[in-house]
Amino acid sequence: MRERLLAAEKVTAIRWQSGNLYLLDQRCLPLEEQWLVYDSAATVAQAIRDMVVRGAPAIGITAAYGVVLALRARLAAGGHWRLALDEDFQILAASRPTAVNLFWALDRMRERLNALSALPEVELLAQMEAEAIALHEADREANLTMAQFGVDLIRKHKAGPQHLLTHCNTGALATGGFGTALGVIRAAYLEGLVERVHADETRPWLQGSRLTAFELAGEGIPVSLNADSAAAHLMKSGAITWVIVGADRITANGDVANKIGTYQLAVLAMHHGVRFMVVAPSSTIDMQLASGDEIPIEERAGTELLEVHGQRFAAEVEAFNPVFDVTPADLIDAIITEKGVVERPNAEKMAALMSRRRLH
Ligand SMILES: CSC[C@H]1O[C@H](OP(=O)(O)O)[C@H](O)[C@@H]1O
Repeated sequence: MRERLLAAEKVTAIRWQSGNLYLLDQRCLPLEEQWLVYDSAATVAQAIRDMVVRGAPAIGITAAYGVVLALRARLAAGGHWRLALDEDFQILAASRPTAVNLFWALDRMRERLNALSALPEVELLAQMEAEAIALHEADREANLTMAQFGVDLIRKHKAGPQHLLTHCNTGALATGGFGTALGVIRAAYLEGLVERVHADETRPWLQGSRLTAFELAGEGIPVSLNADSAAAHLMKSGAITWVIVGADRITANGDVANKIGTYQLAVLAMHHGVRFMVVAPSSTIDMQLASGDEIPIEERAGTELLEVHGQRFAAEVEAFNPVFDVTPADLIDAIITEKGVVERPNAEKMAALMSRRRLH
């Protein structure tokens, strides 16, 4: 499985080359593939806020590289660089509020910085660059591990080709490579378990129609795009065996914050006897929050609803644009992480999962 996934890899969102950070501008996909280069925490934070790069794990990885860029600039400027670097951490942390991977990555980089603080500056910078690269690689490895767990779970319930539904984009464009939910779907296809993938367009930002369809079509995986509002009709038909989604933050009781529209998919899946799988690395699990009620939900500009490519098409009205919602644990059949699978998640099972050492 691992080798076949590696061989199938075609898309990446983040490149660190010769000390420079390159991001594929996902605002332009699928019509244009444009790479942008970044050299500071402020521009990296703006790229996250503007969704040049998006997707919980990808945001964390990008922020980690943003810390390296900031450290290099602060060391070059000399003086009390640690105080100035604290400002850079804050700028990166303020870029988007919901995906806990951002804060997990910044905490990991800060812990590493503190542990290495006695090193000469050149060595310190080299070690911090290595840490960001290791974080990136660990995310790819986690996705390869989760892909196997997901395939095993799908096959446990039904062998043979089947119809899967997914929401938003959880692929290589949202992670360090291969994807979380889309990584499971890619692997399921390679294992002959996919008749067709049904991708919600995922309004208003259209991660499904612009990114998921782009990734899957690019690999010859059968995919149909559907309006978000067609998901109920699809599940009612009895065709769908699994809804498979990613996550931006999972709390200690197993509640899941994910792209807006995920909660209604979970309710529909429960009603129609469709299984519901969440796939996310353990860097998405926030054990500091007892339940999903505490997760900060990002609201973005109303223009994302009222305009297309800057062209207004709606009437002059207010817009309500929360871009995440929370699915309660009791609507979830399984949460898949690189540490293992939690079926019918609850607080006790999540605590047991998080007590296991990380596989990578
Ligand atoms: C692999 S998790 C991706 C996760 O992030 C997406 O949100 P956004 O595109 O706004 O960053 C969505 O919630 C996905 O499930």
